[in-house]
Amino acid sequence: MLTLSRVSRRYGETIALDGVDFVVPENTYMSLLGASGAGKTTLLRLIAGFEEPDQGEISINGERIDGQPTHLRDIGFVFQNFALFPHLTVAQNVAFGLRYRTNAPLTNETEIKDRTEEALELVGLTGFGHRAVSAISGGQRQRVALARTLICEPRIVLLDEPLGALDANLRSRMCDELKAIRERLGVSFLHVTGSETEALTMGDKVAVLANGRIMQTDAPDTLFSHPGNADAARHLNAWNIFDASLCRTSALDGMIAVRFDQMDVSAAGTGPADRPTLAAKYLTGEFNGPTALSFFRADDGTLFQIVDHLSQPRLPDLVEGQRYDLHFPPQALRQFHGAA
Ligand SMILES: Nc1ncnc2c1ncn2[C@@H]1O[C@H](COP(=O)(O)OP(=O)(O)OP(=O)(O)O)[C@@H](O)[C@H]1O
Repeated sequence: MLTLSRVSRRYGETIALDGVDFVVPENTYMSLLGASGAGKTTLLRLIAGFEEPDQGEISINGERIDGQPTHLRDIGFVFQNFALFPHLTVAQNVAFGLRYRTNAPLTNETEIKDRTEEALELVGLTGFGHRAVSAISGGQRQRVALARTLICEPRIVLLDEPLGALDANLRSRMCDELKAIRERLGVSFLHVTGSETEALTMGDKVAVLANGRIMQTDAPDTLFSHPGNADAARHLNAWNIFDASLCRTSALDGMIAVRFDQMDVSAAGTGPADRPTLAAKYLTGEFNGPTALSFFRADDGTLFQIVDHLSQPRLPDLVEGQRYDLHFPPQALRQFHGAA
C-alpha cells in the first residue's frame, strides 16, 4: 500500500501540490484524474523520487520512501513518450533494467534471456525481441516500455498518461490490455490521465486531483453518480453545475448539480410544476453517434448540456436562439456545500 500524507510541493509562487492525502491500496488499478496543470506529473515524480516534497510523507507498506534515492524505491515508471533507447532492440530495452540496476544487477545471460522472454510474453510480444524499437508500432512500443518496467518486479507501477501517444482505436485496446496485465501480476498501477473516460474505464478506483489536492477517491460508478463536491463533478464532464437560484420554484440555495442525461426540455413556460425548472436559450446541438448533445445558456451565462440517447429520444425539436424550460426530477440533483 502506497500512502501520501499531507504532501506539498511548490515551484516558486506555484503551489503544485497542497497537502495531498492519498492512498493506493494493494492489488488495485488506481486512476488519477486531473486537468492540465493539476499536479499529476508532480505527484508521480515525488513518488518515484525524481523530486522531493517540501512537506509531508510518502511511504510504502509503512516504510518511508521520501528521501530515499530513486533506484532504491522499487517503483516502476512508464513515461508518456515511452522513453525507449532507440539504438537497442526490443529485448535489449526490456533487459536493460535487470543488467544495470544498482540493486543486484543480473549478469547470467541465460537468466536475463529467460526473464526477458517472460516479460515479453506477459505483454503479448513473444517473438519481437530481435526487432529494433523503431520497427514496431506505437502500441507495441508502449508494451515494451511496460515490459521494461515490469521485469524489475516493482512494488507499484506509475503510468504518466500512458495512452496519450496512441490513436483512439489502439488506446481502447491498450486499456483492456493494461488492466489484464495488472490483474495477472497483482501489483498496483497508478495511472494518471486528463481523460475522464480513460480514468473511469481503467480504474478499480478513481481519484480526482484539483487545486493541488485530492478532491475525492471512489469506485468509478460511485464517483460518476455521486460526486462529493463541485470540483469532482466538473472533472467528470457529465454534470451541469449551477446556482440553485436559477430554478424558478426551488427552495434550494448554493451550488447544485444535475447530470446531463437527467435534464429534460419543454417549451418555455410549460415545465412541470412538480420539478425544479429554469429558463435557458438553446444554442446548438452535436451528434456523437448513439447520443446527441444539446447546449443551452441560462440568463446568468451558465452553460447547460443535455444528453439524449438516440434509442430513447426525449427532447422536442429545438430551434436555435429560442428559450426553453429545462427541468429535472428533484431526486436527480446533488447539492454541494462550500465548493464553488
Ligand atoms: N519544474 C517546474 N518549475 C516550475 N513550475 C513547475 C515545474 N513543474 C511543474 N510546474 C508547475 O506545477 C503545476 C503542476 O504541474 P504538473 O506538470 O504536475 O501538472 P500536470 O497535471 O501533470 O499537467 P499536464 O496534464 O499538463 O501534464 C503547473 O502549474 C506547472 O506549471
